[in-house]
Amino acid sequence: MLTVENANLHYGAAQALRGVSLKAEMGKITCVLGRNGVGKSSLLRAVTGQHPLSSGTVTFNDTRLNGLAPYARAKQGIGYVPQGREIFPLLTVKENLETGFAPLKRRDKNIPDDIFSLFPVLQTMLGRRGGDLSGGQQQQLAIGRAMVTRPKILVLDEPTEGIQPSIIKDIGRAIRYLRDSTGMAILLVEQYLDFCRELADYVYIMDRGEIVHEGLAETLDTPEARRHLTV
Ligand SMILES: Nc1ncnc2c1ncn2[C@@H]1O[C@H](COP(=O)(O)OP(=O)(O)OP(=O)(O)O)[C@@H](O)[C@H]1O
Repeated sequence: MLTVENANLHYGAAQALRGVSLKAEMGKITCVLGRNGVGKSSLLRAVTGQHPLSSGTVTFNDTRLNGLAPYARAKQGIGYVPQGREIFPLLTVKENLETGFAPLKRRDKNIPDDIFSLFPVLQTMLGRRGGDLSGGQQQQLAIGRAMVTRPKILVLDEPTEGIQPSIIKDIGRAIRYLRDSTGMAILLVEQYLDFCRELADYVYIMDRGEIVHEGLAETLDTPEARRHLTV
């Protein structure tokens, strides 16, 4: 399980996270909802090691992650699908997937077949450049690339952003499959309430750097959730 405790994060004098605590359990989908600029990406940067915490802790299965570089966290089993996908535009789809080999032992350096069962379009486009794919295809590629690293927890930053509804469905199905088939933990941040409510087991709502509401997805109080998401 991933645990964030009392996390504070600053950009210079500006504070983006204020005493954030949350858990993402194995075999569960945990969703952090919030409007633009409330600190969702900052939270994921703190989890993946892209930005240090000013105070507080990030722990994964009893290993304290504070101070570990992003590649060391990838080796611990943290897979990251960043906002905007960050596909390498001049590398082919196959080469983009192979960048996920970096944290793996030699015997594990292969592309698992289930990536292509989940996202058949990636197989048909293996030789195409990443930059030639549509936004939705790039999102599938970014999830595939993270799956190559054999993560124990998959961390996704707004996977539905700028994606058409049919591909949002495919992505939701893939995330559910990963939870159910591997028992991995999934932590995703989103602005899209309905996607979270359908997909998540547990939901946190963030506002201005703080967790302001939390609960099981099925008991999410929709008017209150919407209030935090629209104010
Ligand atoms: N590199 C940075 N330098 C300074 N301020 C930053 C930086 N990155 C983010 N911020 C500020 O920190 C706050 C939280 O930003 P963050 O990106 O975590 O929010 P978010 O909820 O992920 O929003 P979005 O949906 O727009 O990505 C915002 O006020 C933002 O302007």
